[in-house]
Amino acid sequence: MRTPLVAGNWKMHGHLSANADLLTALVSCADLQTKALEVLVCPPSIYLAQAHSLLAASAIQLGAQNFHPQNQGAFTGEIAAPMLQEFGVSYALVGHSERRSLFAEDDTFLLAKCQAALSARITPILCVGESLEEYEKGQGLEVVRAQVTSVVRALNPEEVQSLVIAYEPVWAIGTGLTATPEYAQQVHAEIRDQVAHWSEPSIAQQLRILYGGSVKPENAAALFAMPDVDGALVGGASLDAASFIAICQAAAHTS
Ligand SMILES: O=C[C@H](O)COP(=O)(O)O
Repeated sequence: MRTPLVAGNWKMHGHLSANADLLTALVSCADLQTKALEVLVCPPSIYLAQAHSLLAASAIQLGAQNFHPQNQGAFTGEIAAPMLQEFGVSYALVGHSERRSLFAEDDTFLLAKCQAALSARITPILCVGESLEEYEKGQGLEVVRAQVTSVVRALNPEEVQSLVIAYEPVWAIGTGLTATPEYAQQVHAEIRDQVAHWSEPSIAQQLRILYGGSVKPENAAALFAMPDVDGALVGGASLDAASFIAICQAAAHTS
């Protein structure tokens, strides 16, 4: 019912020749050009034009890691959602824990980013997740619930329908630690309940909820087997073509 989505977040990695090698490998893999799966790469902004050109004949989609909520203005160094749209960007990350913690992006700012993306016909991937300290105190569900609520309750049903949510426990990002499939399922089910509560149950049923945090070929299939895990937001493993392809294949086979 929900088409799985696997998104590769390259973070601040890449250079022209390595990007070309990676994208060429992805484009030439037939398993990534299937209707059973959506595949997305999110390179650093300066490489979006390169990726747009290399992905032109492919079903692989292009995502942005960041943008500013205003459409234009005196915001030196920033990029606006309509600019991303001109380069074929169809998804954008919003609220990644690195943006929340390193760049102090709060819930109000993240809601404005979601609204700006939606206005530019770009699907926001709203990232939520608890810190290690919050996890250890048993506050994971409460934190995630609040992060989801702050955005979803302010959007109308059509907007929520165009949203993707990614659950990324901060303690699992880049650490090699992964949430167990059962814990991920518990949080994803809670996210879906929250969306149903603040929006509409039918919209919540259609919403794709991705898991992120040390997803690798070895753990992907078990995560994707969970009923509310609809794909992955992959960091480190998305920089290696063979690993990213294996994760995509696992998503296609377990959907
Ligand atoms: O956006 C991706 C996440 O931060 C996960 O990164 P990771 O797969 O390197 O843990």
